[in-house]
Amino acid sequence: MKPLVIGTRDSELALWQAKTVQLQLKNNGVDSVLHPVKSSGDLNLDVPLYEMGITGIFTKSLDVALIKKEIDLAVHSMKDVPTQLPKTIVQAAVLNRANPYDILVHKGLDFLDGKGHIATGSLRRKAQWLNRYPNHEVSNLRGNVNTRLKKLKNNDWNAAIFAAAGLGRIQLTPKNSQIINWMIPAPAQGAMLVVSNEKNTQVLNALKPLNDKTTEICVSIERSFLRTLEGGCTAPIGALAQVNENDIHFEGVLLSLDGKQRFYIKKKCKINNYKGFGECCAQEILNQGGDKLMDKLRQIL
Ligand SMILES: NCc1[nH]cc(CCC(=O)O)c1CC(=O)O
Repeated sequence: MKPLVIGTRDSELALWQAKTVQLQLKNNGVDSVLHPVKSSGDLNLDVPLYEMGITGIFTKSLDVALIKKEIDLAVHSMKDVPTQLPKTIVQAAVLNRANPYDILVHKGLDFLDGKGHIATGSLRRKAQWLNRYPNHEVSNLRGNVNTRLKKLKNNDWNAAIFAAAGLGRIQLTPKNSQIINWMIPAPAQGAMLVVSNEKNTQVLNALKPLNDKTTEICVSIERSFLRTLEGGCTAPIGALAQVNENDIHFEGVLLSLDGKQRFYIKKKCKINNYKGFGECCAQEILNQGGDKLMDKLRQIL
């Protein structure tokens, strides 16, 4: 078999993730090379992007490269992947999940009890923070992990929020940080997804051993919860499923942008019954009044 071509974005975190997949393939006797692509750029395809169902801003370029057969597989942070994959692209493996939680990088924690000013670009993190600390201010913070750490240093914010897995993977977790154990993470946060072409059975077979069944089940519940609620918009939604012996413990949340409204669910089911569980949890959120909030969010976002 010719070395497989692994498509990846070119940030430090994305490259680390792609190299992890490369190493796991290597351990199974499969050779590969990395093919980093810039996130935006020239996306010319014979068919319009929307006709292929290509939507995600982080995943677009790699979707196109896969469809053009420039790469054999692509590695993504699973939380960046839209719940609906493009036509002909399939989930090939979900890797064993790292820490799923968010982490607060701070300059001392005294601000928690008083006036505070934190930074995040995520609607989900902002809404949950404001729900808990209504008197705090939240500023927008964008860019890759390295950029955001630098911006935190150069501003007078008290803290910023990151994915623990993202910082941990590239060994950038600062000493002055703590896991935010009350904040419900993004669906699939901390998990890596490998996708490929549905017809490429050779590649799909090579990737099968990389799949972690427990992670696959947990993130599928979280993404079903998200898909049932969202209807194509990026609302402040958190979801986390965790396995404990034969049970799956699920927590999900939907908030208004200002954090004032919060719909929450905590529920468990047997692993064997996980099909439909995420949808069922989402339905309960909608029934609590989350449906009206989702209508409102769809008009704003
Ligand atoms: N939104 C960007 C992004 N996509 C995946 C990660 C981290 C790794 C992960 O969550 O799996 C990050 C950085 C962050 O949220 O701080």
